[in-house]
Amino acid sequence: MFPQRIAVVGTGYVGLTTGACLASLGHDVTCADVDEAKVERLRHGRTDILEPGLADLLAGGLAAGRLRFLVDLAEAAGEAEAVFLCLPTPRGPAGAADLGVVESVVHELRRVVRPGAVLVCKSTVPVGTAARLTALVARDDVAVVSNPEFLREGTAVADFLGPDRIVVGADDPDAVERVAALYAGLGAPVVRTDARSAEMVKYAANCFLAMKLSYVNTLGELCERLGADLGAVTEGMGLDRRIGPGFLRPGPGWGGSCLPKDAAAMLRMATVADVDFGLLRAAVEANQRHRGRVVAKVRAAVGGRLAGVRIGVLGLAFKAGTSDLRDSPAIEVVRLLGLEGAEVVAHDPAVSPDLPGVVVVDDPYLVAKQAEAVVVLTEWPQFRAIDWALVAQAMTGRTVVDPRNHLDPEPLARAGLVWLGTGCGARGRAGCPAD
Ligand SMILES: NC(=O)c1ccc[n+]([C@@H]2O[C@H](COP(=O)([O-])OP(=O)(O)OC[C@H]3O[C@@H](n4cnc5c(N)ncnc54)[C@H](O)[C@@H]3O)[C@@H](O)[C@H]2O)c1
Ligand SMILES: O=c1ccn([C@@H]2O[C@H](COP(=O)(O)OP(=O)(O)O[C@H]3O[C@H](CO)[C@@H](O)[C@H](O)[C@H]3O)[C@@H](O)[C@H]2O)c(=O)[nH]1
Repeated sequence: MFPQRIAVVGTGYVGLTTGACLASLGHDVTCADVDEAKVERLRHGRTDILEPGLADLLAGGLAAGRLRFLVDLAEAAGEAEAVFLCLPTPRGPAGAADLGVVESVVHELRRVVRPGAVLVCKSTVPVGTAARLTALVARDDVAVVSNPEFLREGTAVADFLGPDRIVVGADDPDAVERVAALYAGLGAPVVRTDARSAEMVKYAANCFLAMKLSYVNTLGELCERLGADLGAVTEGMGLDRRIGPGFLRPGPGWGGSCLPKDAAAMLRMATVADVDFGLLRAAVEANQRHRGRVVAKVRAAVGGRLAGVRIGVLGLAFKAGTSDLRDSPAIEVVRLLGLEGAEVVAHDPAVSPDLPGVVVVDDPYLVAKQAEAVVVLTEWPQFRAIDWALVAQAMTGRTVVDPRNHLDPEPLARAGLVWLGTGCGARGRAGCPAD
């Protein structure tokens, strides 16, 4: 049973982490990807993905001969006892997850996988997908198992090797046990269930987290109007074990490659099932409003008009610890600022994208130069170490908008700057758009 020959299809955040971590557990892993240049880099131990520990696992797996990279799907999967599908499932028409890549790969795999193989779906897919894939494979000797992945970007390796839980779902109990056994040694609780329930766990968890964040960001709005301090409020809430302290930090809305698309897919599933998921829809709408609220604060800070006004932006990634820009709230805020005619100068420590109409610089102090306001959109630790006196000298305005409440307001105040967080409450309401 252990170790096993494993194939992993797709070497993005999930696939590469899965492949490298399963190899580190002792399995014999072959990864396949259509991106030839990526496969070539991975063969040489190089990855563009910023994930602590991943490069070391990659090097270790390659050196031990337990990790290989190929373009040829048939060659990679032909001998494998388990084939992990780690393929993109982007937002498709009407918000539904687009299963095109998953289905085309499974269509190809049906001809090449060995008898007794199990196809393990790690991609986030709508409820009922395992059943669809089983029909597509149309082989009695091949099982399809749902095994959703819960890793976060920036902590992918630690999350994979130390998960809160492993969820394995299939209608064939033997296939469930075979997949659960691959993770033996991690010591995580395993939820064994049917495929539909496993598929639903993934959406249920992500959408719950999204709703928690929209709740917090809306509380921030309310605290600003009522003069309460959101930091104290979330501390007081988080100590209640039924609520927990995680996912209570405010921000410019939630983003990333998963939460927004998974919320859209869940809403689509609900619509098709004729269930009114107004709660989730409201969370999505609030999220768009919260991105706009950041722009409103910046607009208010510069006197009500953004046209021709220079705004410095610190942070573009959707959160700290990653260079991923997919569905980044920072990118959306920058876009909205640009729509109103602001001249945006931006910096991110991990990524320097080409953004239309935006000057991207490689030095955080350059964003302050002649800026009427600075806005901090990603919670990079290095932004807390900025010399705010230097920033104040370079800026023409005084306000630093900090929707994540990431900065320590004291050094800013000493430099003569006005710090504007979320739910500022007792720390001062000056500058909030409502005032
Ligand atoms: N990124 C995350 O944090 C995360 C976490 C949990 C679950 N998920 C889910 O996992 C899935 C993959 O997400 P990701 O972020 O790793 O995606 P990604 O875009 O980083 O990687 C996908 C990989 O698949 C490859 N690929 C595309 N078509 C292919 C094909 N026909 N054959 C072989 N390879 C192909 C791409 O070249 C790419 O390397 C999605 O369903 C996502 O929702 C993502
Ligand atoms: O207290 C918090 C926590 C997060 N965020 C924001 O929420 C978004 C998502 O953050 P996070 O969940 O850490 O990022 P992901 O790496 O996208 O991970 C989520 O999406 C993955 C893909 O499905 C899942 O596997 C993970 O369990 C789930 O946390 C980002 O914009 C964060 O800035 C906040 O604003 N406040």
